[in-house]
Amino acid sequence: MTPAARVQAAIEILDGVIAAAQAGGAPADRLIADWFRTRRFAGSKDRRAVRELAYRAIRACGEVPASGRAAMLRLASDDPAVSALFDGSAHAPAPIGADETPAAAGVAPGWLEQRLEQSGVALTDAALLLDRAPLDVRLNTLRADTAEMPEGGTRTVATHGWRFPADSRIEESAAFRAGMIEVQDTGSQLTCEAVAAQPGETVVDLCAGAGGKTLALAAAMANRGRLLACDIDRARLSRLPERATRAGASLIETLLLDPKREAQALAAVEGAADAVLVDAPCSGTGTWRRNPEARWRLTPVQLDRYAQMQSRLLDIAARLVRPGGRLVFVTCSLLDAEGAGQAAAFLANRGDSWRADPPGLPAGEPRGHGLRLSPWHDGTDGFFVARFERLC
Ligand SMILES: C[S@@+](CC[C@H](N)C(=O)[O-])C[C@H]1O[C@@H](n2cnc3c(N)ncnc32)[C@H](O)[C@@H]1O
Repeated sequence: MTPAARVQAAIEILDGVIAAAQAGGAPADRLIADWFRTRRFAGSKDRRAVRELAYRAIRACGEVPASGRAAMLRLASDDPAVSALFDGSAHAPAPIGADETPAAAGVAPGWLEQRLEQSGVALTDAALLLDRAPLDVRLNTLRADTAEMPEGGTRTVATHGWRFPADSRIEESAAFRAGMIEVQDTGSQLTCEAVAAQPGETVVDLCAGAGGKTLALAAAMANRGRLLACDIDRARLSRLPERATRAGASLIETLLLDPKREAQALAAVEGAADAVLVDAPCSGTGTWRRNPEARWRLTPVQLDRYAQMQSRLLDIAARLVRPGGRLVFVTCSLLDAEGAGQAAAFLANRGDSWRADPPGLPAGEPRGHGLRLSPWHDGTDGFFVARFERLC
């Protein structure tokens, strides 16, 4: 493909990304893979270049663009080399018309920028949410105390964390193949450390998904005790046993929950858990480095729904914790509605029976009763984490 044809290909892909973002369709990565599946003429260099152009355009636009071309025009107005490729040659985008308007620049749609600012996030900082994330891994102590780390890594502040450049091919390394390392963002590793899970304890991971955090908890527990991984999503949870086997995590029990009937399924651990992790569903504003088009998907109504879900999950989790035990609430969000606001409401609703128990992590900034991790302060994805102790 010529460089100009690559720009046109990225424009077509962006049309699909915009439509999917508005209709709750597939993520950008899938749409890009699908586009190339039916265009066998494109080589690996073409794929890389088109993907890079599409993502650069997504990152450049704050509001949802009117079209893929408008999104690419935004990139072109910031980058003369891209602008020059609107040359009208075969398979290239048509020359830029004098009356054409590029999509608006910015960090996110206006309403969301406002919510970020109201949550104490300066937009100059929030712009770092649109950088590319490095590749972080966690040394899996269930498989090895040390591993032959691939070249180019440096230690992070997480106890078993290493960081590699974004394009590192970690999956091809011997350490990865042997299950000695797990890909996991440093922020995510730190939220697991906030649980302070100990060997022999009973720990519930209420929103385990495919088990990214469950595996870190299993390692902290050295495979001793009880670790219950729950979720309502059968497909996600069903990926956990295979991952656990690879990681040598033998203590994990999975429990598929019926939405709205979670408490019944968890009755056996009511008041018995030493620790419960609630890694709640959220807007994902802290993970835009990985899914920049997610900021075009979110609506105020969805944000309210997430907040309601989080509050409900906190209620369910609180019943499981034994007196003296701990509850850790995590979201990958930078919005107070899904962080400090939830933590404040949790404590306000419970009188003197719970207290905030700051997790004392080696990173993060205090935010209300919890901590905020962010790309600008910690070089991690954005997270809110709060720990509560049940007093009676
Ligand atoms: C942020 S994700 C969890 C990610 C996972 N902990 C990890 O580290 O990979 C939130 C999860 O909460 C689950 N979830 C949503 N509602 C739930 C409910 N009522 N009970 C339990 N899990 C729920 C979702 O299916 C989703 O997998």
